[in-house]
Amino acid sequence: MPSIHFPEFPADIPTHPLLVIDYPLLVEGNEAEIDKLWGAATKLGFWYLKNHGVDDLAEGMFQMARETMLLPMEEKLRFEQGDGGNSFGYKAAGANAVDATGQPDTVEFINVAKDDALAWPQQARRAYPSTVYAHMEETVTPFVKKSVEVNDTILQIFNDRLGLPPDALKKRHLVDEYSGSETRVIKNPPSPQAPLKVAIGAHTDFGSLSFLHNRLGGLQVLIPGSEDWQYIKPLPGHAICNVGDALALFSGGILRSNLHRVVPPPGSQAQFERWSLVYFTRPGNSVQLRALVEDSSIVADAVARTPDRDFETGCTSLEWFTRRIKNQRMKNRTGPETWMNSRGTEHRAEAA
Ligand SMILES: O=C(O)CCC(=O)C(=O)O
Ligand SMILES: [Fe+2]
Repeated sequence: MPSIHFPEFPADIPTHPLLVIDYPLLVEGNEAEIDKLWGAATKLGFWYLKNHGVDDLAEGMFQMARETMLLPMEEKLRFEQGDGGNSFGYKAAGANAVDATGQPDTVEFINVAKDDALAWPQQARRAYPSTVYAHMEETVTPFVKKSVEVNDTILQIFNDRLGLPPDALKKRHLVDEYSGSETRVIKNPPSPQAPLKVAIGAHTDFGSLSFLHNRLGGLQVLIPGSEDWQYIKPLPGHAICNVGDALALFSGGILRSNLHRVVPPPGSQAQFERWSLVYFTRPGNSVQLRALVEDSSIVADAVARTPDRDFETGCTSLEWFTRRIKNQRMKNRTGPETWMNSRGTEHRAEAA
């Protein structure tokens, strides 16, 4: 949050380094920077992005969310996302499970659909609290537009590196097609005491690309090939970007949708509210989630090399997204199988 000073990420806590990608160099088509991005996206699926130009809008989004979270609970619940697998709207703390045993999450969200931010002053998908509308024109719509631009630039780079026809990923992410794309602001209350409560359980992201703005620690990634969770340290002016399930599927596993989770911030940061902001780019609702083997020999070869993995989901982006959201909801929980039904491309029963 802009006006609050919190302690630095503790120096003695191990963190996982990420490659730093310079956004203007990507826009220029700088080959060395594109190589670096490709390495990050295929090995871990996470990287830092600097000079992306949305920091001021990100602060405005935190302000919008602070006003939203201060509304009376009764008012916020009028805009609750519900139990049917919709994500847009408000999510109360404890509404989702964080693991197979059904421990509740500790975070509140406000999720605004890309379709509503771009349709403003019309309503496209649903209604939101007055605090969202109060900031729509100045902040939410410009933030969504800028985030779409950044993620579309990265998608086009992946399209070319995957040897896909020029419009293959573009036509699967048309700005005019309704999709699950949304922006989310997350609030986690201070959590100074043990036991450590997982704020957001281990998951892969549902869509294609996530563009995340963190101030306090708490985000952890599961290091590939190990059982080790490591913190990603927030760096001022640097967004954290990651690949989601849809790109992992389209690319036949070349792009990595890595497991991650949110735990309370480390050390004395735990005494502060943790706020984070994400823009999620997801494919259009009608898009089939499967490896694009007919479109690229690079993807076809990758699929042939990994016969143990299944890239044919048999479902659309909307179906994938709905299944995952719905089965995270505590109200829909019947047992550990509900959690398993909420899993994405990297399902691992033991990861929590
Ligand atoms: O708050 C964070 O650092 C990450 C949030 C996240 O992973 C998500 O909302 O999918
Ligand atoms: Fe995530």
